[in-house]
Amino acid sequence: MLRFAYAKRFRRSITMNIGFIGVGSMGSLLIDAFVATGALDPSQITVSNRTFAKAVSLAVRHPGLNAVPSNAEAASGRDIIFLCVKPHEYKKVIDELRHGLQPHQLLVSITSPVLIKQLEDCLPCKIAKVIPSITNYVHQGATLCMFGTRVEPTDRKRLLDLLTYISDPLEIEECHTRIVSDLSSCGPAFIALVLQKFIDAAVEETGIDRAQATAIASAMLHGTGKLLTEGEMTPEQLQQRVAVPGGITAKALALLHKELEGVFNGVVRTTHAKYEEDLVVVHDLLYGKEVNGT
Ligand SMILES: NC(=O)C1=CN([C@@H]2O[C@H](COP(=O)(O)OP(=O)(O)OC[C@H]3O[C@@H](n4cnc5c(N)ncnc54)[C@H](OP(=O)(O)O)[C@@H]3O)[C@@H](O)[C@H]2O)C=CC1
Ligand SMILES: O=C(O)[C@@H]1CCC=N1
Repeated sequence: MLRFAYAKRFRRSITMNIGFIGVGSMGSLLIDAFVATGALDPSQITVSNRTFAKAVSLAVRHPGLNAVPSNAEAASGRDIIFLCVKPHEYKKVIDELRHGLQPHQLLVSITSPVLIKQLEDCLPCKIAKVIPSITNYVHQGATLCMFGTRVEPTDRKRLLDLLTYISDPLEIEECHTRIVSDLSSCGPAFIALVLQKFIDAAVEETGIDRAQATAIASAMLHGTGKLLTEGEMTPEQLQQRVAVPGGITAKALALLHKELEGVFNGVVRTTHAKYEEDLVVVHDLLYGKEVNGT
């Protein structure tokens, strides 16, 4: 189902002009990461945002970056345009862009419920879908990559080269977007919640200082992540190594096994149900709501 498309081996400057439409949490994070890694110079980046002040403050943070007031201007003449708005905001942006985009341009959508085929129906350019992760901010984790029918091998390579600076690009099939996004992109929030609950309990049960407990737990999570990746341990092996037979961890693991039974099945069902709702909303926005089954 999945294959790692690229290793971090192409370290050279990228000569392209990139537009970003929407510089909220993810749009700004991608820009910060591309600039911090040297993938892009700020002068290669043009941004627009509904609330223009947000685009301006990004230009202040990255001198040379160009903030423009219209989405059409952010897209005009760019080699790659990252569309970083929420699914229900796509229709408005697409309507602004559809007449200006050129066939050679590559539009990269970063949201799961807007399908590549829908974007190809609405826009004349090449389309890719890339689902980032907050972990890309520290140049870790995957970016999930899917390519539309008009994307040429050279476009694919250019985009993967760019993403390699901040992530491990992972090519997936669009039908697997939701579950892979759950693991890669929603996952950091899920694991952070589990950690928060652990810290809350430590503070409540023992009175340990919260800041100290948070620092210790966060360092533990960092090391655990390394063991599971660079240390090549599976989650099961890691538990076995920690849980001394007859010891303390084994007792608590037994409790966790019982209490967490089915919890993550519920998580996956919840994300998938919301995704199905979003698919309908996006479809109705882009094509109009069906009336009387027509
Ligand atoms: N957050 C995450 O970890 C991840 C998010 N994503 C996807 O990224 C997308 C964006 O998420 P996120 O960045 O978190 O959301 P945010 O709400 O933080 O950012 C969305 C941005 O889009 C701007 N915007 C809305 N409408 C328009 C418009 N018509 N023209 C220009 N700009 C517009 C908003 O402007 P304004 O300042 O006016 O609100 C806002 O800055 C979502 O679809 C999400 O699914 C994917 C992977 C991970
Ligand atoms: O919460 C969301 O909708 C997005 C999708 C992946 C991460 N955040």
